[in-house]
Amino acid sequence: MRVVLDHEGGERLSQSLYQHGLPDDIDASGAGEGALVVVVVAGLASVADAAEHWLRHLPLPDAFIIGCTHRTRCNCQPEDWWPDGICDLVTAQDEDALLTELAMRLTRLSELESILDSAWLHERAVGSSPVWRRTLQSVAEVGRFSHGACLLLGESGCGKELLARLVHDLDPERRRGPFVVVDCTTLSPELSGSELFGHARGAFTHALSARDGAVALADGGTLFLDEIGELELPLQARLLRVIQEHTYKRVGEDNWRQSDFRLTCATNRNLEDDVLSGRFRADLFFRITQWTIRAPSLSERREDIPALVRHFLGQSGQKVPCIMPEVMARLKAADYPGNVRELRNVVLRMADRQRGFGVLSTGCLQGMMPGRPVVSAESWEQTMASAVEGALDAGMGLKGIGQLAESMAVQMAERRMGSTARAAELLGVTPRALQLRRRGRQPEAGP
Ligand SMILES: Nc1ncnc2c1ncn2[C@@H]1O[C@H](COP(=O)(O)OP(=O)(O)OP(=O)(O)O)[C@@H](O)[C@H]1O
Repeated sequence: MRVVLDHEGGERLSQSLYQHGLPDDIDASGAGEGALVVVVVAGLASVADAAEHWLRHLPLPDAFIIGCTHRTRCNCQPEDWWPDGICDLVTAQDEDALLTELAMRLTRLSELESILDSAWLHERAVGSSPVWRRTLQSVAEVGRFSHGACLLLGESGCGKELLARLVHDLDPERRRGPFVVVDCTTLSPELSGSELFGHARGAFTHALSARDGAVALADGGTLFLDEIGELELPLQARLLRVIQEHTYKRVGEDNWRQSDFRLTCATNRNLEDDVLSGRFRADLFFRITQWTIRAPSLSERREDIPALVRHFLGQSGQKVPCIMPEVMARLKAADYPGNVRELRNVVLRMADRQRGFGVLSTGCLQGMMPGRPVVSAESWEQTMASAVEGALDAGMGLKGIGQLAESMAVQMAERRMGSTARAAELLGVTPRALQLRRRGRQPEAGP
């Protein structure tokens, strides 16, 4: 990390930061490598000038911290032109408190950077595209520095469970504890209480002995509720208490038990919409979303495909073969509705087909490419033309055809992007317009 201290007495400031807790291995002389962190400490009105100097006229740093004491606070309000990246404003009553907090923030930034650059992380969560790096940064922040519940959003197969596991492994207090996965789609309405909370002996016909449920098993570790959006309403109500109080009762027992777990959930549904439609409890939604992280789909990070392909070839149990550029180009251009999981399956199938070969050649591609074919504008126009012909044959009018096409576009965009806001962006409308369309109403005319 390269730390630049913008202050009249830069040398003196760096000495003071070390005295206020900055670890010796963080170089505050401006000479380090990696992410650029600019710390501006200025007095009175010059804070705004110094910030403007850095943010308007020089390449944007990765992190920008403005430090000021009580006396200067009024001069450094964040303004519209501040960058979206990490941009901290540290205000303190006096010099001592200011230096302590600055040292703390720099320590945290340095810790985050070393997590993001670690081989440990890169071997598990392959990819270095900006969007994937931003996702990993959020995961590192949540895992290392927070204990709150985290909801992971994203399409199927894009790595939500992998990220949940990272949150667990990065948590210094939980990582040695269990990581208990509950797939909410498989919870049967009759047995789900027992699967989650356990049961007492004799609680029901086949309960020959007492048994712990997932909540008890996660004690000291993480409870990961996968596909939480599929949970039935009665079970959502039962989860509320255990999430809030960390107490629960086994089925067939009357005493309260305790379990100390970290909660992480995942879904590919749009839970905000489900709350609006009454399918998902609002109080549960707010309890599981202290943090929300969206895992990008593979189509948003195609530049990571070559590294993922090599990673999966490495998992195929053979020496990683050379890959013909044509093969890699086809893999990069293809569409993967099943995201990284689908890419993994394709690569492992191709590796099987040419097992033992030193080069993965185009011969391995036949019949292997996934999902929807990549179509040219001409051919999708033809496909649409024949669909419209069919609709006309079926007696549909212009309005019906338009509505059907629109609702299909909305559904597909939401499935692909994982949230209404991002789907709206893809379709070039506002999120509100999209919500109104989904409810079958036209958006009001606006400016
Ligand atoms: N960045 C990545 N690096 C290496 N492997 C990955 C990466 N992302 C996903 N995978 C692999 O892809 C597969 C699918 O990932 P995962 O199960 O985490 O997806 P998911 O979003 O939880 O899927 P679902 O919504 O269907 O539960 C797993 O085998 C996982 O290890």
